[in-house]
Amino acid sequence: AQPGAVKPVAVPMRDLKWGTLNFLHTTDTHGWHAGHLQESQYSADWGDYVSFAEHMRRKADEQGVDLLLVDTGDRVEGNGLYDASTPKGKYYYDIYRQQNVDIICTGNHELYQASTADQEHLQTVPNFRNNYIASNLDYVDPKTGERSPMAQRYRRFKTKNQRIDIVAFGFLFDFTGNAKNTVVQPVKKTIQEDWFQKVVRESRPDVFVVIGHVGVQMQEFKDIFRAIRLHNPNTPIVFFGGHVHVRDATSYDSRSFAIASGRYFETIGWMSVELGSDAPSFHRRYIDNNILGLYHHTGLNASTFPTEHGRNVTSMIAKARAELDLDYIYGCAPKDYWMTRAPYPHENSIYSLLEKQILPAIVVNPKRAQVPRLAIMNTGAIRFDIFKGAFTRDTTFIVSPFLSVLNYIPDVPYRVARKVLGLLNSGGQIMDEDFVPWHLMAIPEQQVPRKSVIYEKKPPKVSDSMGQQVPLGRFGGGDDAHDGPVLIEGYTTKDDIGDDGDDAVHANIDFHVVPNCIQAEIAFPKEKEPETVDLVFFDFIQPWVLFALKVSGGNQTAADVKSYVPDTFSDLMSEWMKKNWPRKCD
Ligand SMILES: O=c1ccn([C@@H]2O[C@H](COP(=O)(O)O)[C@@H](O)[C@H]2O)c(=O)[nH]1
Repeated sequence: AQPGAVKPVAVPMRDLKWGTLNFLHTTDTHGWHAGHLQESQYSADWGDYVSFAEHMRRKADEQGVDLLLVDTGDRVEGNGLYDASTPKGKYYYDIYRQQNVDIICTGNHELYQASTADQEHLQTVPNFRNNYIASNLDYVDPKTGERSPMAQRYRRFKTKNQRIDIVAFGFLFDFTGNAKNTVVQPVKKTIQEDWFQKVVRESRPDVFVVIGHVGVQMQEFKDIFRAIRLHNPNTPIVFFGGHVHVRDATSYDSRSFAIASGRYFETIGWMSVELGSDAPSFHRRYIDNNILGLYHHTGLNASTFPTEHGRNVTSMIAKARAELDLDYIYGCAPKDYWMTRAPYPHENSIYSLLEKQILPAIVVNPKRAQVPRLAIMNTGAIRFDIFKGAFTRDTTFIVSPFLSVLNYIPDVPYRVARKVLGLLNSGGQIMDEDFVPWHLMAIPEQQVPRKSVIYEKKPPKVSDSMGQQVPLGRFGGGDDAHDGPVLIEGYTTKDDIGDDGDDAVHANIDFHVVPNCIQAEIAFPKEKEPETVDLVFFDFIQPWVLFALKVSGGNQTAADVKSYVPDTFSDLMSEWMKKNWPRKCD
């Protein structure tokens, strides 16, 4: 763990079950390779994961079984360690490559900005030359304009100890928001291509491994499964997914299994497959990225766990964090503000903080300061909670990593503009089928349909006694199924396999569904409704806003859109924290 990270807390554990073929899986790490410095149960860092993997590979060798490491993309954007440097990722690429990842693919975040896709092509692909797979992704050379596969389309190899013959694919969901230097081919089209058909018809491996930046409940994985199964009725097929930022597992039939391993390096996924008998059996665990859990699963302790390589990686991260000055404090948050742990609107909701305080203060164009305006932001623009205490340079990127700017359309009739928010939040009833789905404006956790889950509240058994800030690691009120030790709030995953997937037994956390967008009314006259307003919105949601205006009876087009203020939302937000929150934390 990093210097300054909160101390880990031991919790009741469920063990890992080893099989003949075993996997460790990371996804959607979004630059959190320093771990969660403020959260006790996720505070291990990439160096600890390097040590963990070394020990687990040794255990596999001792048992004569095999272990493979998988990463399914979105490694960048979302944490100061990646975002705070110029250029972005100055330290990240060298830190990430220290892990020996056997099968790796691309996420959508590697592709939003052309410069990020260039770096993926120039650094991560060569760093993992034999292991990187791009089944449906091409790169366009900026000099020649030539289009070629980002990496090999599939990988065939034999495992180290048992020589298990594996064919692996690496997919990205049907993403359309990529920069112009990449081409994402829809999965349905890719699986019709000759190369894919030849592999699934002729290769006859022992196991197919499909990794993808794709939610395990998404259609893309189901289509790939069907295409492979059609020609391989008995071959085990395992899937490693991501993108939706949730812990999830399912099986598409009795010889297949799929796992998604959460987000932000909170989770290290574990899947084991027992191949020996007629029908394969599968097991999954969601390992909290808690150093005490990593000790538990390896049977080691603080002095025997860190390997030399792991220690060096931890030092590399600490040096990078110091050089980037990530602990620089902008202000001190007076309390926790939650994305989904509080309802919206609510005094503890980060979206209410934005609507009531931050947006009215930052959505100001000096030349139009007197003009009433509606400011609309998509909830997906916010990526993480704000915890009581220090709001740092790092926190800025954690909460808002995007380069989003505010655009506007001047003087929109209020009778038209007032309808826009309702339409953006309407769940898509009025959309035509070809339009980019509405839910893409919301947080990734809601990108497959999700309901609020609110647990019965019980008084906590003990208060936080650790004497330091431990936002997610505080003690919870306990869990119905568990009368043993006091539990700490954290993941209590229910997936298609059951409710025993988490390696750590936790107290529940509420999940409140949030709308696609929120809106602040700014500088409205007190006496009566305005005739016209400036309609201000995040540039990311422009296509939806224009569509909603059209449906509302407006005639505005992209030609009417102008820049409202030059700064990014992230800069405006951290300036607000500087001005409005005390510099010193108690
Ligand atoms: O500029 C941007 C880019 C993305 N978003 C939001 O993020 C999700 C995608 O997040 P993943 O981590 O890839 O799942 C997207 O749907 C938007 O909600 C944004 O707001 N601005």
